[in-house]
Formats: sequence, C-alpha cells, structure tokens
Amino acid sequence: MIPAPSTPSRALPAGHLPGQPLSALAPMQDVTDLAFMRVMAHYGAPDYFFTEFFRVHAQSRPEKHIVRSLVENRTGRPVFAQLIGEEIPHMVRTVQDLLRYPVAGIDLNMGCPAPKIYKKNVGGGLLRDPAKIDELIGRLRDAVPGLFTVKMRIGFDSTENYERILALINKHGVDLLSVHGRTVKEGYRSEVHYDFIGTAARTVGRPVLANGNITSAAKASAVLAETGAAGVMIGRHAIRNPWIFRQCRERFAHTAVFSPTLADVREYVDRLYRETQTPDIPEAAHVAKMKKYLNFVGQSVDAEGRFLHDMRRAMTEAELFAVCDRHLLTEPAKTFADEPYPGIIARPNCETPTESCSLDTVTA
Ligand SMILES: Cc1cc2nc3c(=O)[nH]c(=O)nc-3n(C[C@H](O)[C@H](O)[C@H](O)COP(=O)(O)O)c2cc1C
Repeated sequence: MIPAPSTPSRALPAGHLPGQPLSALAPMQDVTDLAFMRVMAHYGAPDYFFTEFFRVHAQSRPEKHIVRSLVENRTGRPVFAQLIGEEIPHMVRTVQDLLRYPVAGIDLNMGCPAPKIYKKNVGGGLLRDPAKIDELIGRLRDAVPGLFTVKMRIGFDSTENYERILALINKHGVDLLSVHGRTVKEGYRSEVHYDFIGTAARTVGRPVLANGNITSAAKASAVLAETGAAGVMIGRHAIRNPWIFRQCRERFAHTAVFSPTLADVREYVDRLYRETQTPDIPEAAHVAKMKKYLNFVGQSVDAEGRFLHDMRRAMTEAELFAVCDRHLLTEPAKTFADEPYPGIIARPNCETPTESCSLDTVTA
C-alpha cells in the first residue's frame, strides 16, 4: 500500500476545456523548441508544453535557445521547464536560474534512455537508484515553491523499483507525473505497458499523464479508459499529425473530429519551413532539419512509403518542395491517415536506444 501524499496539492494550470482530460506535448530534444511550439499552437495547442531538457552539470548554464521557448512563448499555453542531471547543488542552482523566467513549473527527466546519458546516472539511469531519487526529488521539491513535476519510465531494465519510486513521488508531493510506459532498456519499440501507467494513476495522489505510442485521438480515449490517467502526453505522433490535440479535444467532447487532407499537410510543411527558417541557417541544414520532421509525417501519407522514399533523397529546398507537391497535391483532397500506415517506420528511427536524445541519433 503506497501512502498518499502528505502535502497539500497545488492547482495545475487550467486546461483548454474544463472537465476534459489534460493533454501535453512530450518534451523532445531538437524538436519542441519555440518554432515547433508555435506551429503546434497554430493547429491546436496541447494544454501544456514541456521544454527540451536543460542539461545540468557543474559548468552548465540554462541553454539560451531553450530559454527562448520560455521567454518568447506566445502560444497562450503554459510551458514547464525540464531538467536532466543529478548533482544536487547544480540542479538547485539551475532551478533558481529558471524560476526567473515564466515557467509553469519545473520538470525532472527520469527517463532518457540514451546510454551516454544513463551511464552518468541521470535521466533513465536514476531509475536504478531509489535512494538517490529520494534525495534528489526531496531537494528539488524544497527548491521549487510552485509546481514540481516528474517524467519517468517504468524502470531501468526491470520494473522492480517502480512502486518504490511511485511512493517517493507521493512522499515528496510531486504535482504531476508523466509516465512513459516502457523501461529504459525497452527503448521505443516494445509494447507500451499501459497497465503500469494504470498503477501510477491509481496510487499517485496527483494527476498522471499517460505517455507512449498515443497515435490518435481514438487511441488517447482508449488509453485513458484503460489507465484512468488524468490526461495524455503525446510526442512523435504530434510531429506526424499536428492536429492531434485539437482532435483529442473534439473526441473528448463527442463532437465531429477534424480529418486533415494531404493539402492540409502540404500547408503544415510550408509553415514548419517558415517557422524553422533563421537568417543564418544554410539551405542544406534547413532541408536536413525538415527531413527529420517529415520522417514522421510520411508515416501517414501513403501505405507504400513512396513519399518517404522520395523525400529522403531531396537535397535542396526546391527538390524537397517538389517532392511534397507531387505526393501531397496530386490528390489534395485525400485523407491524411489517422494512424501511421503499418510497417512504415520513421527514420532516423526513434526505436533503438543510441547515443543521444535527439532526432539525429534518437532515443529518449
Ligand atoms: C526526438 C526525441 C527527443 C526526445 N527528447 C526528450 C527529452 O528531451 N526529454 C524527455 O523527457 N523525453 C524525451 N523524449 C521522449 C518523449 O518525451 C516521449 O516520452 C517518447 O517519445 C514516447 O512518447 P511518444 O510515443 O508519444 O513519442 C524524446 C523523444 C524523441 C522521439
């Protein structure tokens, strides 16, 4: 029996629609920056945003480009600042630095599965050491007067510590818990263990967000029904389908759910290109960045993966947009598939733990 939280609960920021399950865009390194949040807000923002992680160590200072997603946030939705690290004085110093910015709260990363991260006992590496978690979240809780939240996987290579860690979440009055229902060692490819998310939803005294393979509004409803979670956190499938949060709200309200066409997707590609354009980005780098997003988008364009095949070969802006026009505007009224087509895998693939939590060598 896990004891309930002993501290009074703090109110979370209100969602878009009172009474509906919450929604959040999952933090994703090199993705959930200011530009991407702006794009998401255009198509239907989640209730909450989370930054990419601020990496904390003795020499670290909050990365300027991530700070921008806090101070220049015009989405109208709250942004939580995520930290990854384990050295308590530096974590506390970083919290104090970040609290000077308009943060909705401070979030601790206890899930990143990249070997170079977990080998330093941070991110998912922390899940091996409940005593360390007890100390770290206790000290962070003391340092954060407002909302303090945690995002975790269900274990490192097994789930043996899971209930012990959930007890620590309660002990320290963590205000919101996001659970990616896989162990670190399971990376991205295994089934998601929604039953473990259900255990958290039943035993943690504060709201729990269910995370992992929430591919559509229908899947969000099914996962909420199965787990009893307070809401959903969605990552890769929001890159693929930026309408997903709007669709969730429509489905939760039992109203008609928007169904984007390939022409809508073509407009999304334009918007992403414009928003990610900076004065100093060389064309080749910009095209390469776009291809990382389009790897996800392509999972729902055609069942044979032809768009992905052609898109991956584009080297210039003109080639990339020619591919997009050919595949997205030949049949502009065709529906963009609600779920990824079976067997169409996003590459660089996010399903094998590699060296870093980024789209280049993805992991988290
Ligand atoms: C490119 C990429 C970067 C990620 N970066 C982070 C991160 O900075 N912090 C974090 O907690 N999780 C990170 N994650 C994990 C996601 O937040 C999320 O837990 C995971 O993708 C499972 O959710 P999904 O199936 O909805 O994508 C990352 C995932 C991806 C694909």
